Amino acid sequence: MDAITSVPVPYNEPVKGYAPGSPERESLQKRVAELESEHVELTQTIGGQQRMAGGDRFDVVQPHDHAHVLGTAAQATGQDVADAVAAAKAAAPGWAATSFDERAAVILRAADLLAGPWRDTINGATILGQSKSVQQAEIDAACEFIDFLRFNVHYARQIIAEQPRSVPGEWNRMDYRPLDGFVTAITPFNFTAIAGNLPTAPALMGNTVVWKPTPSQQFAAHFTMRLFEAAGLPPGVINLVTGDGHAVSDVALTDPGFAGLHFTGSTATFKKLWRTIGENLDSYRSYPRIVGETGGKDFIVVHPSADPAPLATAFARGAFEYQGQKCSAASRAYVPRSIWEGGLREELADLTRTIRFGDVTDFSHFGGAVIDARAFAKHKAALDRAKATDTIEVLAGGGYDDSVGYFVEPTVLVCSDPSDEVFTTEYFGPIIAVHVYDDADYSSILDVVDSSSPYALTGAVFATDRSAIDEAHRALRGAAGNFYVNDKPTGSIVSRQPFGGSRASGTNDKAGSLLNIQRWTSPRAIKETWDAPTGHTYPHMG
Ligand SMILES: NC(=O)c1ccc[n+]([C@@H]2O[C@H](COP(=O)([O-])OP(=O)(O)OC[C@H]3O[C@@H](n4cnc5c(N)ncnc54)[C@H](O)[C@@H]3O)[C@@H](O)[C@H]2O)c1
Ligand SMILES: N[C@@H](CCC=O)C(=O)O
Repeated sequence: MDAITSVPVPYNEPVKGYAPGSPERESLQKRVAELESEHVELTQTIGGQQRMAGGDRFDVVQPHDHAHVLGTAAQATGQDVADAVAAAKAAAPGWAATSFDERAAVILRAADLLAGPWRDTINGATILGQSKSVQQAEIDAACEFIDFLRFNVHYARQIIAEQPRSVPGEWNRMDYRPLDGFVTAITPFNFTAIAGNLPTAPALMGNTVVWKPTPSQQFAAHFTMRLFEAAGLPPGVINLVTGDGHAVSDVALTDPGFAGLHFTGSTATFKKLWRTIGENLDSYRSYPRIVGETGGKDFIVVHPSADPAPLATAFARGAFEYQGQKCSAASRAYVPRSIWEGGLREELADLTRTIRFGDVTDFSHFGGAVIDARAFAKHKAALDRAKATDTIEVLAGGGYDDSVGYFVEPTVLVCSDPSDEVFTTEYFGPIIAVHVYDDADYSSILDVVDSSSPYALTGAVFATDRSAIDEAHRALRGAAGNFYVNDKPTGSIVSRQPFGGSRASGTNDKAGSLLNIQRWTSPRAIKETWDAPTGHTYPHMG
């Protein structure tokens, strides 16, 4: 049982600028060069012991320079995963018995180490391994990751402080236990912060974890595990296994002690994992908690009353930051003819053509490459299709080149058919599709926005007319779990815009909020009676 103590008041980590001549820029560039020069054995960490997985080895490369190998990992075998599950089970009693304050101290120390001596390493590994610009790495691998750690402790303390009423003769308490078994965390390539948050949120609540990062994020995940160890995480609390995850599905998700899945990734993968869990329901000791955040096809709707000045920037940043590889990226836009033909078309085309993707170790680039050959091939096919489709104009971009890195140009498509796949399919790259509508058709275009995509993750409306904004709130209430007014639909900040969507975008358990943390506890209500009755009759019996 936990004493109710205070925890440090959380705050959002300030974003560093890395401007030319700044000390943070010099320090990070030095660390990036060091990381580039190493070849790292990307081990698993099981029961506190590092070891290479037993399956086929694979290289982890720089997406913007795919001949440059950063490290080598291997596919986890069934035995690797079984050992990780065993280590999680072995560590579970001790970790569950550890006081909340002691668990929180590890998480808070990780946050401060990341804010300080580990910032350049985690940022640098993210820049190199995931092809993030320094700005995108800083807001993710440093700031959002630190925020997740600090605010999760704050939210967990709020949950534990929520105690039932007691009345004379009885004392009522709530014991916030961990789940009855281990949690499996399976994480995506695009955010180092998410990869760090999905295993630590359940661990904070006393659970032990089997963590499976995606192969293409293994470089930063490797150093993230070292950060957790430096913060004092005991062996076996988080067990990292490497590879494509199939052994995790076969072994961890079918184990009777499996108690929860903390997932972020594509909708297709999440559905596959959910089916596996459903097929094994009879073998589990408890009903597993399933928390998953998945795909998006995020929109910007512009009303004729919108101020045109911020639009091109919102479109470009929303669509092309991190090469569009954000689940929140603006990938479809609906613009009234008066604004489109009033200057936005040319402004957006000109701005897009100035955006340079390249080697992100050169900090002058806006962005880098898409994550791997599979992503490159998907975008090549989408762009080739667009160029061959009569209802689509390639207004800017449309090029691609994988000779050095997996580079896809920032691209603006204009399409007259709002039901085309460019408005419904998640490509997950630097492509935004624009549909121009007649000014009088705002109400009907809102219906198109709501109904034409299976996703409901993020969306934005730009307008100055309050009635138009109000109409968008009502018509699009189910179309986005994170809704923005007069701003781009990306860039949620922990504690300010808790993040998550519904429909095909996930279970909407709002990562980085109290709502997510409470998924990782199984409360036990305790009533202690001071003077129990000694007779069994009641007044009605006479
Ligand atoms: N909603 C959100 O908060 C959010 C955040 C980030 C990314 N995403 C989504 O994630 C996707 C991009 O990430 P990605 O390409 O890494 O997704 P992905 O689905 O390809 O992979 C996600 C994770 O699942 C693992 N995996 C894949 N198949 C598996 C299997 N059969 N068994 C076990 N594990 C398996 C992968 O190795 C990876 O670790 C996009 O759809 C994006 O929208 C959503
Ligand atoms: N929370 C991030 C997106 C995370 C998914 O890729 C944002 O709001 O831009």
